[in-house]
Amino acid sequence: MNQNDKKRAVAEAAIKYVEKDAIIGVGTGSTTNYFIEALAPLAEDIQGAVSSSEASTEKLKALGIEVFDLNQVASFDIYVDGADEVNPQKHMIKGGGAALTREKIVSAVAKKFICIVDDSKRVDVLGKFPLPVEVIPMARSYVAREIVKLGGDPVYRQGVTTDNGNVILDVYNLQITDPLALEAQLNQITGVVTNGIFAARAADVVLVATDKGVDTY
Ligand SMILES: O=C[C@H](O)[C@H](O)[C@H](O)COP(=O)(O)O
Repeated sequence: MNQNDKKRAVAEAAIKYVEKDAIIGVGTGSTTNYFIEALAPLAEDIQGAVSSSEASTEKLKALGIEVFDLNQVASFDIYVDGADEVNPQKHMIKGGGAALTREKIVSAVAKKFICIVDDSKRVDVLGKFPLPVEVIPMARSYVAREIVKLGGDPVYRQGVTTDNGNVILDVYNLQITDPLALEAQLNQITGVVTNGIFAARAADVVLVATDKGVDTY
């Protein structure tokens, strides 16, 4: 099975968590795009969605799925999203597509985070994938210097502006042995909007597509 087949398989496997009349939290990225496709036949059965990016919102609306403003939704059951890395504790690195902040906000409101990945994303220790950090533009150099003090090598993601009008620093060579602590520490740097470690809000269920099928843990 190639990687796209695996992404499609794991996205389709997540459909079993979609209940009638539910509001579905929808992430961002190529794996989530397959989930949005798989939602299409259920468009009439669900109440609608809350979305983590302009890109996903556009795709959902094109299928006739209503996208609610998160401020009008006090609670909803599931948030489905991909990840760039996921460890056995269900901590993740996210933000390869620059949607990390809205993903963190939408997933914070969800009762259950269902992470959908192919097996290339499974790791024992987070950090091989460069850690995305969303930063207020005027703080970019300051934040980069602070990250260097923590031992990371930040690289400005040229030409990318987030949906929130900010920039991304991709941080290489971080030893993420304590994801919860590093997530909090990075968020303490003035000018950081959020970082791509999802440990305080880890996944509840991880679906992993392998050559043999979809595993759940
Ligand atoms: O900002 C993007 C998101 O965090 C994505 O969920 C993540 O990058 C995984 O994307 P993909 O499914 O395309 O590998």
